[in-house]
Amino acid sequence: MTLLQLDGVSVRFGGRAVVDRVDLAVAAHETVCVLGPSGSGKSTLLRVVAGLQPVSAGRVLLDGADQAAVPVHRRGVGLMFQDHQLFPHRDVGGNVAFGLRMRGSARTAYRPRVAELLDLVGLPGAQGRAVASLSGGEQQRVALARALAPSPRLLMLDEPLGQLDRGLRERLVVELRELFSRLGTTVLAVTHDQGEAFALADRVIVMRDGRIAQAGTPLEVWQRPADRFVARFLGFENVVPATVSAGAAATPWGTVPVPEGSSEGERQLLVRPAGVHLVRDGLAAVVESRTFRGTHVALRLRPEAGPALEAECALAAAPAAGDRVHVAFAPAEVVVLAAEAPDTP
Ligand SMILES: Nc1ncnc2c1ncn2[C@@H]1O[C@H](COP(=O)(O)OP(=O)(O)OP(=O)(O)O)[C@@H](O)[C@H]1O
Repeated sequence: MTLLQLDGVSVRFGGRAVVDRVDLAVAAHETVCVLGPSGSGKSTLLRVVAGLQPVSAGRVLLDGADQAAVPVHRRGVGLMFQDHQLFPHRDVGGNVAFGLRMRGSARTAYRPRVAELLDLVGLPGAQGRAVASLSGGEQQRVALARALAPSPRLLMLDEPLGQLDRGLRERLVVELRELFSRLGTTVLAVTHDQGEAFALADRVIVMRDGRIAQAGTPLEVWQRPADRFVARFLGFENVVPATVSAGAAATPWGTVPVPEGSSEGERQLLVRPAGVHLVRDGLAAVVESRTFRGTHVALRLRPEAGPALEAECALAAAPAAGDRVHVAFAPAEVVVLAAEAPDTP
């Protein structure tokens, strides 16, 4: 069942479409992450759904009902932003209870609910603690408990873990995913961090200049980026123009084998770093740099033809910076992308 539906939603500021004819459906119990570079319109999209930003065109429906005339506090959506979210003069319990008080619950009724929410986010018994005494991660949990307190039908998160260090973010994202699936919460989150989006989401929406560049499961988007923009945004560097025919692509690096059934013609080609193999005989290259990545070594190679190449190799087999190597391409790690759009940078 569709909980949230956007039909042709546009937001214009001074004639510029910051959100441009976006269609999106979020099913009940689904977690959707909107991903995109700074300025692509992610936060504006959330504000539209919350009712904080009027649309220039299009409709927002929740449970099938048009929200045009529904004010923010009647939409039944919870919002959690990355900063300035807790009231410093209230204790933890007071912060969590805020959402319930706003809904008009009686004081006696919300005490057990606050305790339950703090248990849920892993801070049992923290009601009386001062906000200032909490670590960044604990504050984030309290903010989450507060957003969940009124049992919103849709929970919206804007860069929920943006301020936290990487290790903590990685742990919290796993906890959030477990929590949302346990509670059956429907979530619309925005982030510019693909790792976070991929770890959290059932479905990822990649935005570019106010439009949806690609929508799909994390695996689909990762395995088959729609175009050069999405591939580059996901951090893939090895993308070149190519002419594809008969199972191979003519590229600036020479001939690259492509997977069976790939579309033919003028295309863009992505070679994942794992598909650049060091071999005895092949395209000659010099190792510009090597970076230890824990499970493997990432190499940056300067080939004798074509742009720089990123490669991955096992620790034991890794060449040193300055070494001369030869590479070949593995078709399983090659993706034929759509042709370049005329306005692609
Ligand atoms: N009230 C406003 N008036 C004019 N321009 C605005 C307004 N709000 C947002 N914008 C512009 O709209 C564009 C999209 O902003 P938005 O905050 O939605 O992007 P974002 O993808 O969330 O970016 P970030 O990741 O940096 O938060 C930006 O260029 C921003 O400057």
